[in-house]
Parts: sequence; C-alpha cells; structure tokens
Amino acid sequence: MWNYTNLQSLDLNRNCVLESPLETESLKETCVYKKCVKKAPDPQTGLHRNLNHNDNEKIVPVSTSEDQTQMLFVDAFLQNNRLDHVTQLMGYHPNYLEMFLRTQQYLLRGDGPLPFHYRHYIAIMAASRHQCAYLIHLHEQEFILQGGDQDWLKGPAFIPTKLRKLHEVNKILAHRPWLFNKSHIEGLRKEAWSVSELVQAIVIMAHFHALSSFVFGCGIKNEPDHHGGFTYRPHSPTENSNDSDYTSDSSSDSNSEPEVGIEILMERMKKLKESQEEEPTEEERRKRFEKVEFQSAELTKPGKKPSPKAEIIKYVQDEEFCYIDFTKRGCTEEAPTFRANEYSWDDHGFSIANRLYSEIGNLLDEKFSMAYNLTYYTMGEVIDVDTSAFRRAIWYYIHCLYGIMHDDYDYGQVNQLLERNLKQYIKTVTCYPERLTKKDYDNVMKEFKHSEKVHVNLMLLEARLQGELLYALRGVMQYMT
Ligand SMILES: CC(C)C[C@H](N)C(=O)O
Repeated sequence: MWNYTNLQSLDLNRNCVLESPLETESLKETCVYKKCVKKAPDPQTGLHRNLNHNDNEKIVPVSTSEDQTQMLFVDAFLQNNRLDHVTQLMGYHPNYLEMFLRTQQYLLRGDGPLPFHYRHYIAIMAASRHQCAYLIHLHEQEFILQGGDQDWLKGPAFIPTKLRKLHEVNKILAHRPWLFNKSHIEGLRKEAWSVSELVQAIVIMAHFHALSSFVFGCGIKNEPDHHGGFTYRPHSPTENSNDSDYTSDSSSDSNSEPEVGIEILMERMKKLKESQEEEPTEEERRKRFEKVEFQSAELTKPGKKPSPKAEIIKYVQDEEFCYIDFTKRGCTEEAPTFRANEYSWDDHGFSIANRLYSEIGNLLDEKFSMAYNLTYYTMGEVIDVDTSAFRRAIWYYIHCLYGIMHDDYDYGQVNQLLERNLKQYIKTVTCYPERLTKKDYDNVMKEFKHSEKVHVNLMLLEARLQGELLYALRGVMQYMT
C-alpha cells in the first residue's frame, strides 16, 4: 500500500540516514559503488591504488545511476511500502541486496504457516531483545497494515498465549544460543505450535536478531516518519544523540590503540599465503581455537547497557538476560564447543530447514554464500587484493564467539589478521549491538572505505545468523529423531 508518508520518505531519506563519522552536512547524492580504476603502482609501496572513490557517501541515493541497484530499490519500495535505510545502505552491495530482499520478502510475505501479522510481531519481539527501535517501529507499522490488533503493541500482556510462549526461545537464541535444545521445542509443541510454524518463527527471529546487529553496526537512523527520524542532522555528533540508534559515548574506553594499517594487514595476508608452515595438527588447531575463544572473553565492553526507552521497554521481558563469555559459561557442561564438522549448515542445517519450511534452506544458502564469498578485490584504496584470509578471519571469529569451531580452519589467522580494536567492534556488534557507540565505529577500519565497513557488517549479519541457526536447527533435529 503506498501512501503519502511512504513517498515522502522516499524523497527525504537522503538527509537522515547514518550517524556515521563520515556524515557531512551537505546532502551529497553520489553513487557509492564505483568500479575501480586501475592506476600505476605506488612507487614506494608497489601497491595499486584506486584513487577514484569519494568517501563522503553515506547511502546509495534513490537516483543511483547503477541500473541493477535502481531496479532493486524499486522492488524494495514495492515490497516494503517504502525505500528503507537498510535497503539503501545495502545498496552498496547490490548482489547481496538482491538475496537479502528475496529472503526477507519470503519470510514476511511468502508461503509459510504463520499468519502475516504474527510474522511482524515476531520481528518486533526479536528486535526488542537488542532494543532496536529502528526495526521495532518499522514492523509495528507493518503489523498494523497486516490487520494486527493495535492492543498487541502495548506489550506481551496483550498478546495471545501462544505467541507469548515464544519469549523464552527468543531470549535464548538472541543471547545464548548454545543453551537451545529439543526441550524448548517440546515445550512449545504443547502450546499449540506445529514444528513447521516453529521453524518459520525461529528463522524470523534469527533474521531480526542479526539484522539488529547490522542496524547498530552501521548506525542506521530512524526512518523520517518515525519517532526521532524526521529531523536534520545535528551539527556535532555529541549534540542531540537521542535521535540515532547509537548510544552516546561517555566512557573513555579502551579503543585508543593505534590501528594496524592496510599495508601491514596486506603484508600479513601475503605472508600467510606464502608460509610454508606445516599443517597444524588437530590438537594444535583446537588449542588455537581455545586461545582465541579465551582471549575474546577479555574484550569486555566498558560502560553500562543502555536502558531502553519507554517505547521499547514495554516489549522486553528479562531485560538482564544477555550474552555471556565463554569463560563464564562453564564450557564443559552447559555449552560444549559446537563442532561444525559434526553439524554443519551445508550437510545438516540446510536440508532440515528446507524440509520443514519449504524453500527457506535454498534462500538462506544463497545468501550465506554470497556474504561469505563477496569481494571486489580491494582494500581501502588498494586494488587487486586477495582479501579472502581477512574475510574468513571475520566470519570464523564470529562463530568462535558463539563457541562454534570449524575443524579445518586455522584460528591462528584470526590473531594475525584481526587486531584488538576490530575484534572488540565485532564482538560488540555481534553480541550486544545496543552498546555500540559512535566512537567504536569511528575507531575501527579507519583506512577502509565506507562501503567496506558496510561489507564487514554484512558478514557480521550473516555469520551471526548462521551461527544462531546452527544451534536452533540442531535442536529441531534432536527433537525430530
Ligand atoms: C571488507 C573488505 C576489506 C572487503 C574487500 N573490500 C573486498 O572486496 O574483498
């Protein structure tokens, strides 16, 4: 349904999207993704540099000259009744955006056992675990458009028991997915949930948990017609921090370490590639994994969890329940390491998802592999770079935060390629995105292009989603057998 507000937002969204360090006051409408132009190598470093990018762009404008992106924007507008900021930001990576839109459309509006208004309400429940006002507001509106009862938006006391009973699973999957097991399914089966309804609900929850990470990770602002969204940007980042999804940063936290630049990173990647080191033994691999896991527990986020605003708190139960570190979770009993070679997406998750919720396995599979393999062979201003080692390190580090170990990956690479600040950022965005501050965003990947920071956030979204689904679908499989 198109209405004036939606058309308005299409027009106005250029002025209020990102609370990003790159925000300028001028409302530039420039296309973001440009083809690299090959230049002569830098005489000092021998690296090829792409001098043809403009780092002032924040989102891909509605008037983009890229045909593929333009078409996707039209699709997104028709699907979502608006061209939202998430879509415009993902517009930097049109091949990915296409799969994202296809999957989200299927989850919310395609064939499936759950009524449409339930799907949007589940999206609200999921986003509320991370206090993601942006997604909550979007789906409150969609919920009403789908004929949902306005009273439900007062909070869980007003919703049907069946839906309310999802709370426990929503909470566990969002923060400690390793606790999920078949007993949760058994419990919900007694509350009139069919297995296929549950699988759809689980995929919707996981999708919106991970999308909340993306929204905070990139600092996406509210839509113009939502609370706090229809404003001009503040002049300084500290002014009026209320209208953004970033928390204001009062702590002088640890993010002051100098960053390893792109050149050093590239040298390290090259060394790893050329290294003649013998394949580490299984035992050695396990030790390296445990080391990374152990170290991650030291990367705590100083400062308190932000307290949710009234419009969000009404949806949140057990507010205190959140991610806990490996060292505190009593690894042996409650959460043994999840071995991805014993239960993997490719061999297990994919087929059980497809079987119980037709088509979803294929859609997710394409989206995972797009995010995992996406590359433009660039790093900052350097072109012709094989970035796979860096990208793999990010993906597997996220799984490691969830206690998932891939036997064939050498976790030594994580420590060589991801420095402390970046690990801290990844951990915050993955585990408690609501705590991310603008300063955290500013302090990482300083030499990267804006579109590359978005790229990293796409990987965070997908790796987190896959990790959560691995636990959830393993629980479903245990229930079925
Ligand atoms: C995250 C980025 C460093 C990815 C890089 N720009 C690439 O095209 O592979």
